[in-house]
Amino acid sequence: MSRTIDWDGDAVVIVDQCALPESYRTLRLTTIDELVDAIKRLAVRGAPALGAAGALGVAMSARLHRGPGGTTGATDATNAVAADAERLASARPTAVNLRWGVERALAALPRGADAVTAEAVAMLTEDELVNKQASRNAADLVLRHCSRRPLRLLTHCNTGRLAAVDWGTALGVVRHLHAAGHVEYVLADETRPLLQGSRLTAWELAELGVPYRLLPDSAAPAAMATGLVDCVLVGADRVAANGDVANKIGTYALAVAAARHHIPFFVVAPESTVDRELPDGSHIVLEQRPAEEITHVAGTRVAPQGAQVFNPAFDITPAELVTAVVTEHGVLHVRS
Ligand SMILES: CSC[C@H]1O[C@H](OP(=O)(O)O)[C@H](O)[C@@H]1O
Repeated sequence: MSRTIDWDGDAVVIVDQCALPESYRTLRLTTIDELVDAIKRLAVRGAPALGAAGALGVAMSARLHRGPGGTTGATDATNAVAADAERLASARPTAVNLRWGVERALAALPRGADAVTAEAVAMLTEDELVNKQASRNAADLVLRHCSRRPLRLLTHCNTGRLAAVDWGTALGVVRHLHAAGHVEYVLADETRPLLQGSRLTAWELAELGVPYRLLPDSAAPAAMATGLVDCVLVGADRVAANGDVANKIGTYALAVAAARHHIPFFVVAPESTVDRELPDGSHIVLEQRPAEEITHVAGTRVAPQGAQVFNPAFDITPAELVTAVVTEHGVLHVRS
């Protein structure tokens, strides 16, 4: 299966990202409950992949609730699909793509279940093309900003094909640059607590044959201070109208360190991640994750009973720390 998330005609099929890197397996999701659960436990994750999951979920609901001839016009069917759509859209609050994908599929509901399915499936191909272009635009910008060859790149979390339908965003930039022979190595933040970097990005880079080194998130500023980094590449879950960026927790610290060491800091995302209704990042809802993600490691308790935690899944990087936000349309925002 080349796609991270797909439609098999009746169900949503995903690569189970909770099983990687030990096991590459797919899950076939046939109900909204199964899909919502997969989103919440990050079996499917990453802003673009969540957009596809939201759209395919609405298609699955429309088919489950359709009337004779595939119609979905009956009030009870429409209400049932709308209720499923809201469950999907609210499963994770920060990535704007999830609600964007749900609403885009829902808009086709008056034309029937097959129209909803066609819209959702079309989004899968569109996602790969859009992210290939966004990452191409960003790769060109990196080559113009960074004179050293080959490049030493630092990434955070997972922004490759596992975070999208295929290809990826920030890690998609690495793919373009590596294919052109411009990558010496990638420093990949492990990205605690869910380790998307060490579990998923390392797996993707190994699959691509890209030289990489894993590092603790807290070591990234030291890597910059000792001259090991030419450029930082990250994804996004929501970009506000002024260029403020919501992304995986730890991104803000990377941006501060990159600014301190005059290292270019690029955010790569599809236009579907830009929320122009939000004037700035202060309005972005940041998902808070369960305490167990901090108090336990690999299922073993490492903190005292009753330990209190602060476990936001995302943080906000102010626009003034971002060299550029790059989408498929080009440079959305450049640091003033
Ligand atoms: C290509 S967008 C990936 C984006 O999503 C990740 O969050 P999560 O793993 O919780 O879905 C992270 O913020 C990445 O930058």
